[in-house]
Amino acid sequence: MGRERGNAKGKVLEDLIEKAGGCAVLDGGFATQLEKHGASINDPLWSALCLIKDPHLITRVHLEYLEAGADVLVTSSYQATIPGFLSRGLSTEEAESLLKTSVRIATEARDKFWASVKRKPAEHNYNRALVAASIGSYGAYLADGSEYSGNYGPTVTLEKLKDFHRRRLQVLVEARPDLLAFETIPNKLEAQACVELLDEENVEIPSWICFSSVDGENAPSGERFEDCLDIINKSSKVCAVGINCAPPHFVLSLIQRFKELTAMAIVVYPNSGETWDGIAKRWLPSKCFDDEKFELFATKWRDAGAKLIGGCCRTTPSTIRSISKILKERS
Ligand SMILES: C[S+](C)CC[C@H](N)C(=O)O
Ligand SMILES: N[C@@H](CCS)C(=O)O
Ligand SMILES: [Zn+2]
Repeated sequence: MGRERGNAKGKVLEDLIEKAGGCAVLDGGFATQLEKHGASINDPLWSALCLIKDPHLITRVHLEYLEAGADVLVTSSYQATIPGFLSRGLSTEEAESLLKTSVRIATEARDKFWASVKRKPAEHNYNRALVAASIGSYGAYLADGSEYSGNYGPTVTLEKLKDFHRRRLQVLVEARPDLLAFETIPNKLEAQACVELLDEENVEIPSWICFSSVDGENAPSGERFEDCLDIINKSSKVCAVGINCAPPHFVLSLIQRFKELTAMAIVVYPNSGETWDGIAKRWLPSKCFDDEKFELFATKWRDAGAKLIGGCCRTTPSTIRSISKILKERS
């Protein structure tokens, strides 16, 4: 996986990628699948509302993605934040407990699924999945669409972003996930905050940092990926870098660019191609790619050098089944 990482535990990810035949499969849209099962998440907490209201549904979605062939589960903590829970009247203790619950639910689903696979190993071609604790961007918490604009305004400083992320990161680390997944990072300042925080907190769990993109060339803020990746390349704590929740037709050229910019593993999990209206809080019908198209894309992304491939919003277990089938040639 490129140059030796300072973090020896980056090895869990390297091992998984190797076991998966050179390219591991991530899960797909988590909130999307909750909604498919009838969850109502039109709320400032978005999918994290389910941690309060319906944790069993979270288990169900994780199991569906494992069954579809995901080698990595991303937890339900994308929009789970301590201030977000406090503003619902929960105590700090309850908020922190819910964050830990998100890791526990995913880990228990993984363990349950893996135990069932091990009972009939000949019938399956699964790997023991890893659990990646989702850390959504500050923009996700704001719930104003700014994870797709990167525009946090002039009052948001590096220190403020580190303060926002610090306690949640500490709590999630205490819950001992296999990986940390920073998702939909929309600007350079937040990438820097994540990198500095991992160092300051001496985090030993390997991380990936993923950016969104709305023009297919730059971070949503308009800042160049060259500059964003310069910061990430200096980190010994980050094992993989890439793109999530951007349209799939941007991904191939971004993998090619990232290959030139970093020796880290490249991770891509785009959305279906639809666009999020952050004000109306709905997905706008636009260019949307189906599972067959994802199957085609996935081989191209793998051939271009991506090491972790999955789906984000509006993709489903059937998308992941298609990706897994083509990447692992499962029958
Ligand atoms: C990845 S977006 C669709 C998540 C939801 C957004 N942060 C909101 O709360 O509106
Ligand atoms: N892990 C989150 C990312 C949203 S962009 C989800 O799949 O819902
Ligand atoms: Zn998404």
